[in-house]
Amino acid sequence: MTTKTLPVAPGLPLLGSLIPMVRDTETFLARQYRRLGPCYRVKILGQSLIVVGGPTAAETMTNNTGEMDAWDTWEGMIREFGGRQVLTMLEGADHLKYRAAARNGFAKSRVLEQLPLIMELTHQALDQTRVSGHLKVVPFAQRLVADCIGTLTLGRRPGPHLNDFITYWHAQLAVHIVGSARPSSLRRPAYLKAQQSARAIAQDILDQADTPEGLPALSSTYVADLRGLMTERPDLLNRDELLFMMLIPYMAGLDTVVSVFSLCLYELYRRPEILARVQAEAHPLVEAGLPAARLRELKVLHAVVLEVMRLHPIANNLPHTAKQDFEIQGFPIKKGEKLLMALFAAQRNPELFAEPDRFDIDRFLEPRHEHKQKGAFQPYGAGAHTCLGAGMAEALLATMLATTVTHGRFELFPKDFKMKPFHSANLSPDARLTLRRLE
Ligand code: HEM
Repeated sequence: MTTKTLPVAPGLPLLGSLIPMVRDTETFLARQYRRLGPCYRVKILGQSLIVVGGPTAAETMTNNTGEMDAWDTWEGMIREFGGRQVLTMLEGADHLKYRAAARNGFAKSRVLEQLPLIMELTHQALDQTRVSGHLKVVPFAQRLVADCIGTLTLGRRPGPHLNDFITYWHAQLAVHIVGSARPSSLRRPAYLKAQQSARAIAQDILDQADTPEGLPALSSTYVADLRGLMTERPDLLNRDELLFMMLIPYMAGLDTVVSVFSLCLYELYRRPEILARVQAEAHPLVEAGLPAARLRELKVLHAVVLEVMRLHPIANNLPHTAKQDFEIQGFPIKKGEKLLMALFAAQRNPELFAEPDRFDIDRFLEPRHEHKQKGAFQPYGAGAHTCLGAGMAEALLATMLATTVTHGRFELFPKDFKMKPFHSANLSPDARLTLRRLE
């Protein structure tokens, strides 16, 4: 074992790096990545964390054969639900088996087969806003995305329980993932009511999964495949865990897609020249009914989505725990150490992305393709746990955004509105974001 010592990020006595981490985790960690290299230690209130950044994080996650896992991140959540384990906690053969059972439900093809339905859901949602009326983007996106994911993966929409589910999930995130709330907050009556509602959504999906209302073509392969896994491997998936898995599509897909969608609309409606490029590209395709085979022609729109994810990392700051002694780049990592895989850290590195603080969609287009440099851009994670819903997310975003920007005219309200900066620890983007419908 090497004796190389990890560099330590600057901080104050006792507090350590608490203040800059709370204020803006991504900017602080990206700065330390440039100063200290891809692997360094951060101290916070007497606790210590090893941050691994950029391509080194991607490589470590890709080569992980059980040296680290995310068991501790998820354990509290699944135990509270009455289960033992869930897909995201496992490694090795058990993880692959579980992942194979979940995969079909998240396939991109589920969106591609249902593009007219996604367009219709988007139209209906937009038409609830009259001319001169105001569209609150975040709640609009939450309902739309939940309806899409519910329909495509689970065969059911969340209906009136959606807000309770969001309360449940955000409380779980704040306690178990972000660490911004105390476990005692999970005993409050409002939380307990939301938790009951979340369970009710899950139970409802299981009870109704075989006969989804009016959607015979969309019976849930996800539910059927997981039921199959439960029968074959009860040691891997029991009844309570199956119930929890009914919430996973919303847990994994809702905030992520809602954040990217909302931030895309914000960036587009304050950049008329980019909006015009996106509309010119989208109009003929939307008029042709957005044929699935032509979705990939939305290249400018796709570049907007990628640039939003580069500048506003959503979920690629991933906590792990070392399960044994091992090394990263020659630095010794001890069993039990807390690790933060900061994949996003390369996304503002000027050696990889020219003028990294500038919103510049052309960096994702021919001939620049800056994101294709190894390990530079990993918005969907790396290694065995890479996002199962990436294809579904991108197809959904393309369809919902193309439909929105070609459906009537909107402007930011007020015109000079500035959104609060979005960090991965904010559980949602700025809820004040509003569009006004012009026609
Ligand atoms: C822009 C949208 C999205 C982003 C940025 C995103 C990002 C990520 C990331 C970074 C991971 C890796 C987590 C880790 O290594 O621990 C992940 C995992 C996952 N994502 Fe996504 N995701 C998005 C949308 C979705 C959607 C729409 C779904 C499904 C409806 C989904 C389902 C999953 C699942 C099931 C996993 C766990 C995979 C495993 O543990 O094997 N994601 N996602």
